[in-house]
Amino acid sequence: YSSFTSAPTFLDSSLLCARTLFQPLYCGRSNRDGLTTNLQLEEEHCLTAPIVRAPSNTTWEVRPSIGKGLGVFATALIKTGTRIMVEEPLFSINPPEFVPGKGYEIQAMIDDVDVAVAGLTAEQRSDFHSCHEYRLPSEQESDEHRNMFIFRSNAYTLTDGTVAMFPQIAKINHSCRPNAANVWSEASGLRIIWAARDIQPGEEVTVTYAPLLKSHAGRQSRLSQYGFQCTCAACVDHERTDSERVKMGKYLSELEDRLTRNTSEFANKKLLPKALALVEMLELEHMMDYLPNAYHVAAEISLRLKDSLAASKWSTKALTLHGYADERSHAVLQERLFLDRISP
Ligand SMILES: C[S@@+](CC[C@H](N)C(=O)[O-])C[C@H]1O[C@@H](n2cnc3c(N)ncnc32)[C@H](O)[C@@H]1O
Repeated sequence: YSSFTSAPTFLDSSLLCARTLFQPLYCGRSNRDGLTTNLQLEEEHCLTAPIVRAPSNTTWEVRPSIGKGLGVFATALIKTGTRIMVEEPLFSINPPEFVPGKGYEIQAMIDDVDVAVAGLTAEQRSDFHSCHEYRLPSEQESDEHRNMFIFRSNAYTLTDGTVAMFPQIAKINHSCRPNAANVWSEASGLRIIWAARDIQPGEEVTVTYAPLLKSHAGRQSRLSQYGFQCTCAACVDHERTDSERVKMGKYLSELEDRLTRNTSEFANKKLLPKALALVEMLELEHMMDYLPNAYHVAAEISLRLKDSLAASKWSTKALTLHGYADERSHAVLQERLFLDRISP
């Protein structure tokens, strides 16, 4: 294991961490969480859903961000729900097995990344080399593994376990109170960044690199592998925000866990206020990486309580957020199937 195996993973869209109940199932793939799906609807949906496109007019630019290297800034008002960037992987690799407490056996990855970079066009290679390269203090002198250092500082783990580079999206800095959501759509083979709230002209666009429903200390330890400590408003105010974040995380995992089993009416009546409180807390923070799941949880509990009107309202909200990312995604399809179940 090389010295940087202890700096473990890759940029980690919190969406993937959040999505435990509502595992994405995508068109053309097998049903991985055992739910019954309507294959005919799935196929029809694939044929009719619009293809996700990159925004035609560019509403952002890359420029220096004080204390953070480069960053992405809005050049015009970007309204909530607008797709800001849509990018396909420049390349991806299959990482070796992750060994808990140690990390990845890095030598195999170094070779794979070097081979992948060598296979790029000159323009693509220059895009790759334009990305930030963080090195641990012990790695300062080594120039041999430059491609791997860049890869480690920018790549994302995808839902199939491969790790991929998105050089444009890699210019977006982190915030623990991000204004943009970050979604990988397996259905479209695209990573999509969309505005979680209105972003003003001149404002920096941010996503999260770490799960957000953790305490400040938990988030910082995750971020240290990228060589920085976050100083966003949520971090500065962490004594106040920590308890909320931890509470949201606890509620979400408890609710998702309960909904994997049958629940009595009595239990559902106790779960509903928690689900509504969770939705309210997430909405206040514009936490779009988690809100679709929370909406879906509220819909599921409402349905179990036979309140189909409320179930439909929450499910429609989840559908809207999933649709902002990608109309073709399996998340959209799943939510449509849920709505169909309520009102066939
Ligand atoms: C994926 S890159 C983001 C773009 C990068 N700033 C650049 O110049 O290309 C990740 C690196 O950006 C910097 N970074 C990202 N978010 C930051 C933040 N909130 N505060 C300070 N540095 C940050 C860190 O150096 C981190 O290793």
